[in-house]
Amino acid sequence: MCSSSTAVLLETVNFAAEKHRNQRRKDPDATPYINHPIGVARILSHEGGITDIEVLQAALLHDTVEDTDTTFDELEFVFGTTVARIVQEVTDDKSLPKEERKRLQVVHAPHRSHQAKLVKLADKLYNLRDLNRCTPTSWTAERVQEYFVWASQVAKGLRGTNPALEEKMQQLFLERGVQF
Ligand SMILES: Nc1nc2c(ncn2[C@@H]2O[C@H](COP(=O)(O)OP(=O)(O)O)[C@@H](OP(=O)(O)OP(=O)(O)O)[C@H]2O)c(=O)[nH]1
Repeated sequence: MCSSSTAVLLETVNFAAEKHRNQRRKDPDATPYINHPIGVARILSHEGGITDIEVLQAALLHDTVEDTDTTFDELEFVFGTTVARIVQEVTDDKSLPKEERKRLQVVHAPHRSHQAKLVKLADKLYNLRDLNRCTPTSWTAERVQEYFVWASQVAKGLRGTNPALEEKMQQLFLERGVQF
């Protein structure tokens, strides 16, 4: 990696950290939320072999619009059209009811760009591993299992995106007895 891409990634992770600064994950330790986008970007780089810097930036920023006051215009202004477009592709419309948002993820997954599919795949892999690590506060075992089943439906639409990540995901579904 040349020094300019290092600087770009630091700028991006700093932007995401500032935006998520007051958010915590739902686990009993209330882990800082930024651990999640950093972990998603790391899965892509470290396990998926992804070097496309715009994909790694989009991974770092993927929850900023959905979960903070960030706008797509702001992302486009600071990070450019491609990064903003990838984030937009993986962002749920929070004005919709939860069940509809979940349904649309399944429907839209196969039609997303390759770059957006990579971010979605790593996002799901991170969340499934996190559920194996510990159960979010107030989640029942049934809800955890339902998340696995729903995630498998989304992941089916992401097939052919990255064999290494898909293999790891398949193993998680196998361990849960969920079809993939
Ligand atoms: N496994 C896990 N997930 C946590 C934790 N803290 C926050 N989350 C987030 O919770 C979401 C999944 O919870 P749900 O109840 O299904 O969805 P909701 O937050 O949108 O209502 C995921 O976000 P999302 O962007 O909505 O992802 P996705 O549901 O689109 O996959 C995930 O990133 C945690 O400690 N463990």
